[in-house]
Formats: sequence, C-alpha cells, structure tokens
Amino acid sequence: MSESVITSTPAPAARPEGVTGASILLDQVTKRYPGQKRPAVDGLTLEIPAGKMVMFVGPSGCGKTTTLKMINRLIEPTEGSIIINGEDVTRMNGDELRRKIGYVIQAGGLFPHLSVAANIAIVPKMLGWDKARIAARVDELLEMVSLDPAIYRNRFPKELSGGQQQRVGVARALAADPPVLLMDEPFGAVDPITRQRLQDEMLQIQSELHKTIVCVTHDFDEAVKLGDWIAVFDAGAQLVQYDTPERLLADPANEFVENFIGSGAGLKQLTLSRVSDVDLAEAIIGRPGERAADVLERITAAGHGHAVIVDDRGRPLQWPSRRQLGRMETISAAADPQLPVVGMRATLNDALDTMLVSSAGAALVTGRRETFQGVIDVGTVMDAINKAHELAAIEPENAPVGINTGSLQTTAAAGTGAGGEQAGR
Ligand SMILES: Nc1ncnc2c1ncn2[C@@H]1O[C@H](COP(=O)(O)OP(=O)(O)OP(=O)(O)O)[C@@H](O)[C@H]1O
Repeated sequence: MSESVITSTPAPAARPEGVTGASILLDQVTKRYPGQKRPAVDGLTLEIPAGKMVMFVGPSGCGKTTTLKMINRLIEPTEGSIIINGEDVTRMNGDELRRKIGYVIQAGGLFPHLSVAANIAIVPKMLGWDKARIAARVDELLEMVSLDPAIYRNRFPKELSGGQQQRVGVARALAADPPVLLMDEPFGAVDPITRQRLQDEMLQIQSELHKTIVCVTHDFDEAVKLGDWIAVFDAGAQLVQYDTPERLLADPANEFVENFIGSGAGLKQLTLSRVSDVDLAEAIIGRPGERAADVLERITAAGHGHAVIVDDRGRPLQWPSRRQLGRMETISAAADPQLPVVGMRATLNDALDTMLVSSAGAALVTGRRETFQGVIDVGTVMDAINKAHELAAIEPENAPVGINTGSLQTTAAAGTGAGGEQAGR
C-alpha cells in the first residue's frame, strides 16, 4: 500500500474545548465486495474533524453507506485504515468499537419487543451500569429528545409515531455518551414537517454536545442545514467536493455538484442563516385602548409606515398602516389572523416565505413566549445573501483533507481531474 497522505493525526489532547467528539480519519480506504467488478469505495482518504457534523451526499449506490459503515466496521474495509482519535481501530474488536460509536438508522431501528427505556438501555447494560444509573440516563435522554419520560419510557415502539421512534433512536445512540455518532438517512422516513423539527432538535443537541457526527442523506437541503462540512460523492465514493455548505452553494466544483445542488442555490443559502443572525428593524408600538391618532402621530414623527400593536404581554396583534390608523378611533384588542409572524429561530428562507405570502414585504419577528422583537424585511434578506457570497469567497481555516488516491475514474471526476486530487478546497 502507498504511504499515508496524512502525515499527522490530531491527538485527542488537541480537541477544542467543549468538544466531546473524536477526530476520524479514513486513510486510503477501499472496499471491494465479492463478485463486484469495481470497488464500492476506492482509495478514499477523508478527515472528519472532532466535534463537527459531516454530511455524505451523492447519487444512489455511490458508496455513502458503505463508507459510513466502515467507520464502525459493520462493513470491514478491504484495504486502508480507520483512525479514531489517533487510534487505528481497524484491528480492534468490532463489538467493542461499536459500543463507542452511536448508530442511528432510518425509523430508529428500535427493537419492537423492548420498551423505549429498554431500547435506550441496551449499551449501558452491556457496559454493566447499575439500574439506578441506567434509569436516570434514560430519563435524561428522553428529556433531551423532547419526550416526556413519564409518558414514554414504558411504551413500545409500535405505540410511537415515526418522529417519536426516530427521537428514541437518537436517544439510544447517545446512551453511553459516545464521542462519535453515525447516522444513515436518519430522518428519511418521516413527513417533511416532522423532519424539519427533528433537524432543529439535532442542531440543538449538537450545539450542547459537540459530538463528531457523520450523516448520510439523500436530501441536499438537509446536508446544507445540518452540515459543518459536506462531502459530495460520485460512484465508487469518488469525492467530488468536500467543503462548507456556504462554499458548496456559492462555488460548486463542477457541473456534477451544480446539478446535485439543483436550482435556487441563492435561496438555499438562506437556509444557512436564521432570523436571530440578522439585525432587525425597530417599530413604533401601540397598545389596545390607545387613540389611533396618537399612534399615527408617533409613526409619522419617526417616518415609519406602520405601527405594531401588541397586547399586555408584548405579543403582536395587528400591524396597521398609516391609512388604516387614519380610519380608526381607538385601537382595538382584535388579533389579525393574517399577521405575518416568524420566530427568531426560523431560517431566512422561512422568513422570506412568510413575507412573500403576506405581500407586506416584511414580517414581524417574535422571540420567547411569542413576544414582539422587531421587523425583518426583504432588504435584510438580500443583504444576508450578499454577505454569504462574501463569506464564501474566504478560504475556510483548518479545512479537513478529502482525496481519492484510488485508480477509479468516473466520468464526472475524470472531467475535472478530481480523481487523485484534493476535493476539499
Ligand atoms: N453487500 C454487498 N454486496 C455486494 N455489493 C454491495 C453490497 N452492499 C453494497 N453494494 C454495492 O456497493 C455500491 C455502494 O453501495 P452503498 O449502499 O454504499 O451506496 P449508497 O451511496 O449508500 O446508496 P443509497 O444512496 O442507494 O443507499 C453499490 O453499487 C452497491 O450495489
């Protein structure tokens, strides 16, 4: 075998503070299935930094799952080594290795004959934890994935919705606090709204735990939303581009990646930013019971076109224009059901949708307990797109290495010379 292309692997001590994940290095890894002419994975070298979430995307059959499963050795590599936190795990006992790596599959992969608690307790039990510690951990994890332990711990998987099963699957994978989490199409089996919610929860959990997560997905938008780094593969696990979501969207390596991203790359960039990331405009506030003329005077003095009427808990009720205020005597306490409202955690894409549907060209932003925080308008969103373009032009620091040293040349890779060259730009 040729010499390793990575000369040094980050030692565990080099982990940034607060990071509980481990670095992973696939070092010239090849997988040949018996009876297959071409290797499913051919000479792949890929660095996965500690505490980051790396998404694998690419067409069906390109080797994403094979690559993922070689990390916990559910599939044994034919050649090459897998190094986790500086340790070559290729020769380690496979069962022992898998106890240190959380694994989440579609629909949770729960055992149907075991309760939720028993499913989550599998690895802690194998590790010989005592009953009290296991029970406390089960409840802690159920809380973490937003399931009330009192309601759910004794249920069986068939008594749960798809989204709830998936949550239990995540809780089970995290049970023994493994540094690495592997996820194979984790949210593929749930409806789009549940998927969005689970993705948001995953982001929340990751912001607290900083695990090293490797996730296979068919959904490019999911990769953009969740990934710190995205690996775009073509057949034979040829790495076509390994980059940040921002840079992939702003500067795809070639036509293959462009096609993969699909139309509307500019709009997809909006899923990278949340309303809480941008500056909101202030508004003139009015309250029910006030004279409309007084509110009108205030917005005229401030040069605003609208006033935001909030209730006694600061929640927005109405958003009248000057003309509407001119027709009112006293401000009523009625709530306008058409009010365009978005939360602080909504993506700019969601905010834009709300603005366009409302035809107001702007939306009201609410924070905790639905209190009014400010106004977001189309101009703010356009500024965010421009800023994302500027940011994408900057080379990221500490970009992880991703290259193919294998001989396989696919059409897309051959056209760009990606085979044998560094794809992580
Ligand atoms: N057990 C096996 N025996 C023989 N060939 C296999 C086996 N598992 C996978 N393959 C082949 O290896 C290639 C890569 O498969 P893999 O499942 O890794 O792809 P994938 O990118 O995850 O696909 P998908 O997105 O459809 O799940 C495919 O051509 C597949 O047919």
